[in-house]
Amino acid sequence: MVTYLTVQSGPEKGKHFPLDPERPMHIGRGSTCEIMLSDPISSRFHAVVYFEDGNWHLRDTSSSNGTFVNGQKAQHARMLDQAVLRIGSTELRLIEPEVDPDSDDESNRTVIQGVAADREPDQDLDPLGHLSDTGHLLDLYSLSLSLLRSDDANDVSESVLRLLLDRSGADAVGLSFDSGDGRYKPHQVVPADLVKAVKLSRSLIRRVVGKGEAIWTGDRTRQDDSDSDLANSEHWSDAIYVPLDSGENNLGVLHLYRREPSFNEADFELAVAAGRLLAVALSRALKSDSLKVESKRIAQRNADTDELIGSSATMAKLKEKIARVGQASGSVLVRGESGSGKELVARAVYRQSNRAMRPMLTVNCAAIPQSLIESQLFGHKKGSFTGADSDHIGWFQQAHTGTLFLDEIGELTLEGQAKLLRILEGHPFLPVGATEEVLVDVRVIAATNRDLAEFVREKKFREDLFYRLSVFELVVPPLRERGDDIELLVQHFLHHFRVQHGRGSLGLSDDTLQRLLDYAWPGNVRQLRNVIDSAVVMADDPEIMPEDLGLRDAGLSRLDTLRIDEWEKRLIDKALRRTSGSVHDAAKLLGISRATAYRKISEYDIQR
Ligand SMILES: Nc1ncnc2c1ncn2[C@@H]1O[C@H](COP(=O)(O)OP(=O)(O)OP(=O)(O)O)[C@@H](O)[C@H]1O
Repeated sequence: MVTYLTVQSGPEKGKHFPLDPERPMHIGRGSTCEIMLSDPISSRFHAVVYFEDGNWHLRDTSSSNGTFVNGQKAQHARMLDQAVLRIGSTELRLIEPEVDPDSDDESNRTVIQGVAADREPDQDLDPLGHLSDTGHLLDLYSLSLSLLRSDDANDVSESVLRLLLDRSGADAVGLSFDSGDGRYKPHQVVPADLVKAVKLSRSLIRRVVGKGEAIWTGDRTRQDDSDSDLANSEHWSDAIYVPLDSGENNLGVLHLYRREPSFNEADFELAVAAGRLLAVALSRALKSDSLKVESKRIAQRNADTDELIGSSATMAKLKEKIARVGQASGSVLVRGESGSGKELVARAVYRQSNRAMRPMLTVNCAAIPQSLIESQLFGHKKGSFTGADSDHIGWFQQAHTGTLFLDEIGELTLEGQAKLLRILEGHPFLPVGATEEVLVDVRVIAATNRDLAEFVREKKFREDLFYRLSVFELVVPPLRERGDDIELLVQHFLHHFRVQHGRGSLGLSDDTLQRLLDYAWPGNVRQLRNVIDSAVVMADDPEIMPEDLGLRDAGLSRLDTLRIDEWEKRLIDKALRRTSGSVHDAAKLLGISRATAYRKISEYDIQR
């Protein structure tokens, strides 16, 4: 049983992330994080959880929005059992395995027989290894056939439970799974009306799961208790527990109960053999289930996050350019303000390229300490610097034959830039501390929200690299310059978060929409997404009102935007005030005809 983080709220609600004390677990939006969140507040590399000196610790890795432990903002914190870690709207609770005292009534049970479940791979192929009663061979043969026919986990376990009920003399047979918190709960019991009578012994489960041992126990103290009401009884005369071991992990426990003494040896052997068959069949069924879920999740994720919404003229042009650049083979530079959608654009380029079937790795150069950037990107040999405890295969090698997305490329050190240039020119490079050069075939898509030309002037960025990278340059326009796209995005995120937060009937008032259209969105699409996300949570039915948006930033109004219509309106208004409402004089001042002035006054509904 391992320590894990369970997600209590946010987009990943219900997921469990097991923690490995041997390695740091990164949390964030980045696709390389062991604990990957889709919460928009989360940075790509937001925080790291690691085990040190017998305790779990959390360190914030310079996230933009901070990390909270038990409600307190924390750079570093020791996390005890049940500690709650919050990133944006995502809350994760640390669950340590329970070390409980033997709380059940095993004192009067005696172990009649125990068999170590054999974990050797070749033994797995022989699930009937210990079977002495050949009478059961035929039963197991027909069971194997029916298990082979089905990929459905429920069908598979039902067949095994029914066979055991028929052939072993058991009065009840059940199957239990770890319910996610280290406790085993009955999942299926036959006959179903005995489900309440099945009480799992925690100490036996611990022994069976921990040691991989099948156990047959008996409580001979109740031998004479023939009048007991079985459905209400918590005591069984005999019980058999069989671990379902897939070879990699425990899938569950099979348990058989008998009212009267007693099982015989053949029953026990049948249960062990059936358990082995069930483990193989279940692991196959679960793999096929998880593949289905994963492909659904990927399809869903792409639908949710990879679609570039926008039909404004600037976005239409950008999409056209993406299609052309995607087909080409050179490196690409994506420029744009923070949160404007550069990563989404990079993904669109990748999807349209002929490398779409290979991986795209994403590295945020700003999230890696400057001193480690080079070794992370290009790899290092064990011992090449303090802290290099093992060889590291760099990101470039990992992305070989695929695509590497280098976000915030402006943060790359000058040494790193020199190596990157060599790679882009098709030369091999030397990992840190290595003696042999490595040649890779990687398409680089870089992104920045900095003015790289200015960096070049300041000698912070190599000019030759700048020109090499910007052969194909894609500029993502800020949201405030995308006209009607704001409304499209509002509707898109509203739909998305209504579904996510289960608020299907929530509407948007006209005033709220106007406020959203008027706002200048300094944080671009990311800010808009976050605003709608929290408004959907905060609003009272039936409509989101302007105050639910939490846009208190008064300095950033539509008058700070670059929208021509806003400026026209403002200028006409000013001219009219200067000419005390005379349209004739105002038109002269503005250098437009009187007819145009009248048309615009009426169009913009300007008071004279
Ligand atoms: N055109 C769009 N359509 C739909 N969603 C978008 C669009 N543009 C951006 N987003 C969403 O806005 C958020 C920010 O986008 P993204 O991470 O691509 O921005 P960025 O420019 O790379 O940000 P940063 O500068 O911080 O790296 C993401 O949740 C993304 O899915």
